[in-house]
Amino acid sequence: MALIFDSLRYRFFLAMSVLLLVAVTSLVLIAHHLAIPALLAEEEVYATAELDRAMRAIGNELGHLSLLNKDWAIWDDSYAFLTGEAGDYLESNVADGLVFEDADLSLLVFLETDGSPHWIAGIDPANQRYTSCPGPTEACTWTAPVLESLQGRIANGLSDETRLWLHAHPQPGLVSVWPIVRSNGAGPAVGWLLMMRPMDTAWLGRVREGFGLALAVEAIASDAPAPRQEIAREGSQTLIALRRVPAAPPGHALELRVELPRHAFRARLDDLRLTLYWVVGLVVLVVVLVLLERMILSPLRQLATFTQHVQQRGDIDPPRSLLQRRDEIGVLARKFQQLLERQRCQTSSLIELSQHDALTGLGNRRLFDHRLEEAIDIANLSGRSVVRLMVDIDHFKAYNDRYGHPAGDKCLKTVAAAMGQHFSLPQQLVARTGGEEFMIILPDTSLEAGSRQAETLRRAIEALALPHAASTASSVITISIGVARYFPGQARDIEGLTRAVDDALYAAKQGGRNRVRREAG
Ligand SMILES: Nc1nc2c(ncn2[C@@H]2O[C@H](COP(=O)(O)OP(=O)(O)OP(=O)(O)O)[C@@H](O)[C@H]2O)c(=O)[nH]1
Repeated sequence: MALIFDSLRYRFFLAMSVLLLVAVTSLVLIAHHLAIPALLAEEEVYATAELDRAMRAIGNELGHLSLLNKDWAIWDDSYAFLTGEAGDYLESNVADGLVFEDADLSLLVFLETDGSPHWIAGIDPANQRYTSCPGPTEACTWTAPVLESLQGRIANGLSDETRLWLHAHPQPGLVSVWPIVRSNGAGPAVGWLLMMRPMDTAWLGRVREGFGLALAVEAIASDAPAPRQEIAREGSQTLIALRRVPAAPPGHALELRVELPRHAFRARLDDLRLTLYWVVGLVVLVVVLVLLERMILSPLRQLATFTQHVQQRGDIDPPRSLLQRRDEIGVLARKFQQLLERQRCQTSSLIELSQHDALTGLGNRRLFDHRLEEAIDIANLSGRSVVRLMVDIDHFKAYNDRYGHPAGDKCLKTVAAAMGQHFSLPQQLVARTGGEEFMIILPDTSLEAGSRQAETLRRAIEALALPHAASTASSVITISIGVARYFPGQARDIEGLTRAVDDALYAAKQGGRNRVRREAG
């Protein structure tokens, strides 16, 4: 299980899944708790504004009715009808009922100044029949609620505010009252004229045409515990805005109902969705890029930088931060480090092999040449001399011939080991530069000191007492040593030093072997 979670692939997929889950959840939460409520609130403001417009339309209609009412009330014929001087007023103007159709009226009420009815005429909403009576009796009882309402207002004193109102019973309608006076304004009012215009289908049609409002009006009981205004939604297409407005008689009210299309809401919702998708999509993209950078690209760059540095300097390791990772990049870095270590090991083995003699383990000529150059450079800098010894085993061919080649090898190893022990300081070097020929570098050593050490070595080899019955120099293995030195300022190069030590060895051999000879002078 731990391995699965260490995997870069699974961690990346897990991070992506969590990210998508968070993105979708945020999208849903933002939409449902912020964006959509804001749009709904905006839609309610729109619905309220439309209801206000409906109220202004009703106010407008009341104004028109009031003008018509005023025309009739200050008409001398109406005045004469109230004073009893126009006997044919009803027959001429009202009795045929056409006035109700032409002026969209449902009721005309003529009152005396004290509020008692003079004449009532109208269209009964229950059966659409024309009725005309001297009071709210018989066929005109349906007018009683309007009459009572009017009489109550007259009793309380009619003003500009109270002479226009909405009526709910027996039918929803607009009501206007004017005092009946002479057209020239002379004399007091002789009564009141009420006009009622029904808020019926025809009237609602005119409102729809004039104001572009899909308005409906319904009479309701005003004591119902309903809010003054209510917004309801019918699916995604239609919004229903309801408003309760006061209307006479007491205990009644009118409910205005405006049907509104929701296309603005739907368009805003589409815009909002698109914006949210873009925002969330961009946020997801940015987070994915950051995750990619942190989880994959940045460590890969580190690894690439490391490999470039390895090309320049082979002795460095991958960054610790990469080695400690438990994912695929960590595995790659650790494998890389293992390969590097193996390569370094192989390289150092190759270097070791290329600079050492396989038989004796001493340095070979390549190492000797390199170390001699170094020693001479150091001597030139320090001003101290370097001594070079050339060692050759005496009569070694005869030894081989006598004891056999394997014994000769063994002898070479023994002599080499002894020389290695003898000159074991770090700056000193013993190298096998030929079959039975050895070179020794003794830095910071004078010719005398070098000669003494050579003599000590010679004795030490002799003291090994390796039998050599075929030697004419001794009964045991012996060596001859040539000694030469290099010192700064000396007009001698490496070749000159080589000649000098070679000559010294030659002199030792010529002198009878088993001896040390140093360069002349
Ligand atoms: N066993 C053995 N013999 C070797 C090896 N390398 C060289 N030799 C032998 O060393 C001998 C060197 O002989 P020479 O150069 O003639 O010299 P020498 O016999 O030592 O005589 P002087 O140097 O004059 O005392 C040769 O017989 C080589 O075959 C080796 O690795 N093993």
